[in-house]
Order: sequence, then C-alpha cells, then structure tokens
Amino acid sequence: MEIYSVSHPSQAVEGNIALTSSKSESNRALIIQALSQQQITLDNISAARDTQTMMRLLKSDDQTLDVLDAGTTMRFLTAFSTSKNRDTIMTGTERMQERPIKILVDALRSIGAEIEYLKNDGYPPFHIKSFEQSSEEVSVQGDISSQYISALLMIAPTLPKGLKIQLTGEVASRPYIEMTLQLMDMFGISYNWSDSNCISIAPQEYQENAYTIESDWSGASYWYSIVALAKEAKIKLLNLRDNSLQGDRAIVEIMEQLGVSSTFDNEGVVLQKIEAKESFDYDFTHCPDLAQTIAVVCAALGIEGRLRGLKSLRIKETDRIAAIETELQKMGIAVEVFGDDEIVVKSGTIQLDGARVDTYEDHRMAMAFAPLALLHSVEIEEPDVVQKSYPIFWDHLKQVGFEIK
Ligand SMILES: O=C(O)C1=C[C@@H](OP(=O)(O)O)[C@@H](O)[C@H](O)C1
Ligand SMILES: C=C(OP(=O)(O)O)C(=O)O
Repeated sequence: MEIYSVSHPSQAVEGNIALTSSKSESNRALIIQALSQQQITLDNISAARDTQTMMRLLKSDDQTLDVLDAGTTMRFLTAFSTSKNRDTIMTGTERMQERPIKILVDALRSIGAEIEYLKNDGYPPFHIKSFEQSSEEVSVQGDISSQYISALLMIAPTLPKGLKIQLTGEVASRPYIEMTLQLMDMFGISYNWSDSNCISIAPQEYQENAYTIESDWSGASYWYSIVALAKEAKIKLLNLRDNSLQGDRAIVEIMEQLGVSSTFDNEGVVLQKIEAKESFDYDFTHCPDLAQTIAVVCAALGIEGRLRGLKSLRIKETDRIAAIETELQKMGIAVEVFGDDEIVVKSGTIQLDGARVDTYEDHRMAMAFAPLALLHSVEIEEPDVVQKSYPIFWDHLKQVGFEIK
C-alpha cells in the first residue's frame, strides 16, 4: 500500500494556488455540449478523473460504459444514453455498484425507457435497452441525491415532449440543481420551477455560447482548513468568484466562524487568519462535500462541532460518517453519531503522534485530513485517491512548504 508521510516544518503558508476547476460544472457543461447541435465552447475543463472519464466515455462507441467511481458521470450518462436511445451497459467500481440508482432508473422507466438490472436491483450495473418517450410527467424523490434530478433536467429540452419533473419530499443538495439550471439557461434553455417544486422544461435546442469553468470550491475548502490550522497564513486561490454557481462557496461563511476571512478581487480570493468561535453548528444538507473538511477543522482546533444534514454522506465514495468517526476516534477525538443525519465532534486535544489516516478510497478523506500535518506529521494511506477531483493536490501542498515522503 502506498503511504505518504506529510509534515510542515515552518507551519507558515504563503502563495497563490491555481486550483483544479470544478468537476461538477465541467461534467454538466460536457453533457450539454454533447446534447447540443450548436457550437458550445468550453474553457478550463477539469483535470479531475471524474471529468476525464466523462470526456472519454462521451467519445466512446463501446456498449459498456465504466464510470469507475464517478457519481455524476454515472448518473448523467445514464440519462444521456437513454435520451439517445443508445443500447448501453452502465457499470463502475465495486463501490459504485453499492451506490443507489433506483430513483433515476424508475424515473426513466416511467417515461418510456426499458432498463434491466444486471446484478442487484436498484444498483449498477444495468442495461439500457431502449427508449421511446411515452410521457412527459415524472416524479422524483429529492432527498437521496440531486444528481438524479440534474441528469433528468439536462436531457429534458432534447426530449420530444420535454419534461415536467415533480420533486417530492425534502430537496437536498439544492445548489447543485440550481447550478444545472443556471448552466442550461446560459445555453439558451428556459424553464419554470413552480412553488410546488415542479420543474417544467419544454422541448428546445441548446444554443451556441462559450463558458469558462470556475475553479473548484470543494477543493478550495482544504485551503480554508490549511489557513485555519497554520501558525501564519496568506493564501490566494485563483479563479474563484464571489458569485459562483457552486454551492460549496458556502465555505466562505462557514470558515468565518472557524478562523478564516475571505477577500475577493478580480483574480480570486485571499484567505487570512482571524479568530475562531468557540463552538460550531451547521446544516450541511446543501453542501455535503464540505462536511469532512469541517469535522477535521473542529477536531484540530479543539472546538465542539455539531454537523447536521449529513444524510447523503453514507452513500458517497465511502460511508463518510463512519469514516470520520473511525479516523477521528483513532486520534483521541470523541465523535457522537446521531442516526444517519448528525454528528457531534467533541472538543478535546487531538493526538497526532503516530497518526495514520485510512482514506477508504475517498478523495475527500485524504484531503480533509492532510492539513493536520501543520500540527504534527501524519501518514495518509492511498494518497492517489485525490485523482478523482483534485489530481495536483499534493503538488500544491509542496508549493507552500509541506514535506511529503
Ligand atoms: O451534482 C453534482 O455535481 C454533485 C452533487 C452532490 O451529490 P448529491 O446530490 O448526491 O448529494 C455532491 O455531493 C457531488 O460531489 C457532486
Ligand atoms: C460525492 C462526490 O462525488 P460523486 O457523487 O460525483 O461521486 C464527491 O466528489 O465528493
């Protein structure tokens, strides 16, 4: 097994960081480009493996599309292939075969798709056999994954009857749905989102336009953590915008409570240290990818942190609630878990002597725990997991004085 030993002798960080661009924006823009008959020009496409996989599979003529561990790639390509009536087998890693797809498959079946599961009902792999649109009305449960909804939204204008998507229950990860609609709007699509949570999209064509993908706010979160834990810090993150399409921009307000200020200029955002509050309480329903970063920041600062709205964490790259609990407890920090939705990271003194972090094939475990190296050297198992969203993460750490062996 590969292990990195990460440390930071001076505990002071300064520099400009050109983050990898957003895989969420990239994967949407690529699907829109593939659905459009017009010239759609995209700049700054993400180097993330999830996006590189999307690009490769969009060009592929193979019947089987293996998305590896990329959730958006699985969900968006499922709807895309169906809309094209393309005979396709969708598959992915072992973990991907445990991540639910039933809500999306049921929705596609209800509008005319014939889809057959090849192993376990409700999970990849499955076979998309045929599609002829029989109905434009579809009902989708909103509290499991917004990716099913984004997938349906993007194909909607290209379907002969369009789509009326009725969202039911609580709608989680809402900013990701808004990102999808805002990108569609940029390429000429109009839609109506009613008070009763019904999104209607008439048949229309995606129009010619150009878009430059923004840096990744989820990746930015690790830099907020680095600034919070460093003794001295001045970091500028390039190509991030105050008015972002990405919901993880919420890290700005979150980290104001945990010791980091943000100042935007026309190049990006400058992070500096400020005083942290003494306790922390936040609902991550709409920014689930930030939860691991914040759990570790609370543990490192010795602040009690109540993290709510974590329901979707159990079905991501790993069971992230269990992973946070296990790894922080190894470091002497008690974590109370309340059902599937909430954890409390208890205040205490983190024990990093001999600390080794298991990353559970989850990029965010590696990146969330790496900033602890500012307090004491830490070992990170399977460091290559960062390829999924932020391939140059470790090079960026070296750029600001982290030592990696
Ligand atoms: O649409 C997207 O780009 C994403 C939506 C979120 O997933 P859920 O909607 O499943 O929470 C998020 O966790 C994921 O990293 C990316
Ligand atoms: C959950 C994530 O990605 P996905 O669901 O697209 O695999 C993530 O990047 O944290």
